[in-house]
Amino acid sequence: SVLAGNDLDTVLWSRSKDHADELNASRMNAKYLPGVLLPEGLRATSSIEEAVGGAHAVVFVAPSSAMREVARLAAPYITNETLIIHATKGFEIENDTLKRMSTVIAEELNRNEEEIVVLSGPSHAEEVVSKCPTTVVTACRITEAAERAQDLFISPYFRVYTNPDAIGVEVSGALKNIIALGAGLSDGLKFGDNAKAALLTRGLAEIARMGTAMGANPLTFAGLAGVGDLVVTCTSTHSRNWRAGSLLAQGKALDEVLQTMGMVVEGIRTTKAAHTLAAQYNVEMPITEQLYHVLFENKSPKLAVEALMGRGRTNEIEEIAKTTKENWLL
Ligand SMILES: NC(=O)c1ccc[n+]([C@@H]2O[C@H](COP(=O)([O-])OP(=O)(O)OC[C@H]3O[C@@H](n4cnc5c(N)ncnc54)[C@H](O)[C@@H]3O)[C@@H](O)[C@H]2O)c1
Ligand SMILES: O=P(O)(O)OC[C@H](O)CO
Repeated sequence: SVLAGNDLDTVLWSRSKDHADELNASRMNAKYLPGVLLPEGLRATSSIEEAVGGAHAVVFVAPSSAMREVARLAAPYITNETLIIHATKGFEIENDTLKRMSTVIAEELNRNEEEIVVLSGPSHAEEVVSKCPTTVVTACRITEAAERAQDLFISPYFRVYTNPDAIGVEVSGALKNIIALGAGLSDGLKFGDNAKAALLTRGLAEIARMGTAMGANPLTFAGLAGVGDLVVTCTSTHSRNWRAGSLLAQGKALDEVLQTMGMVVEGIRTTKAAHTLAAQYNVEMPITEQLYHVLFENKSPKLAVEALMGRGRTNEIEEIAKTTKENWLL
């Protein structure tokens, strides 16, 4: 929508021919964005060759679980000159390996991971298609690539910043979904505003700890892809992660919640991924750990909160200082 609105010839790929035909005939995406008329310049196709062949830029935004499959399908039609952007917020979980989306795409396209641009930030699709003012980041180690992506997307209602820290932007986009699940759970259980503010703040602390351990610049977590996306996902009723958390609070089982949602809830797989990453990198992620117990080991949310509140005493400033001293990218 944003690209077509910028008068760029834009093709949307769907694996379903019926869905692509319906989009072209009605100019609406009835299941995912009901009631919204899409820009005239936007075409849909179920042919991946037609969608990406000869394209100046390709934006991958399949759910993380489908990214490798989709990138593999597209690979034969993409050249080394094509600008590759992705906006997916999750990790690949394959047996014991956990990979960021840039790694997965780079492997499938046989490209250098550092050339891939990550587009992220507080950007609920429902508001973007309605042209509500939205701000995002295009992140890439190669400044020229981040700026090429910025040029394509920037518009009067869609402001794009650049950031060289693709790892930080990618990791914060994925991990904030865990905290949003927790915020939905907390709201559903009527734990109150203090609890939610604490979840956001301490959630950001553990996202930053994990991110810097993976090579991110800690300053990224104060930006749009960090605190910006964390705030919107923990507070907006558009958020599928927040909604899934609030349904869990009603006592629904995980499978039932996923069925009710009918859309991707990245935070669930990401909780599993982050639980493993925390052990691999030896990083403390207490909220993620408790959420893991709630989601996958039937721990009651009340006991999980008791465990979080009863942790050993901590000096807040010393702990933040530890995060900022290590692993700077710039
Ligand atoms: N919706 C948002 O507001 C938003 C904003 C920013 C980023 N994201 C991220 O974008 C990614 C996708 O989210 P979404 O909102 O589009 O999810 P969604 O559930 O609304 O839609 C997912 C789409 O992917 C398709 N799909 C699923 N498996 C597929 C496969 N194997 N091959 C091809 N297509 C497949 C589905 O048919 C569906 O059309 C997620 O990582 C999400 O975090 C979403
Ligand atoms: O609906 P969610 O929870 O997947 O969040 C969507 C976007 O990441 C918000 O920026």
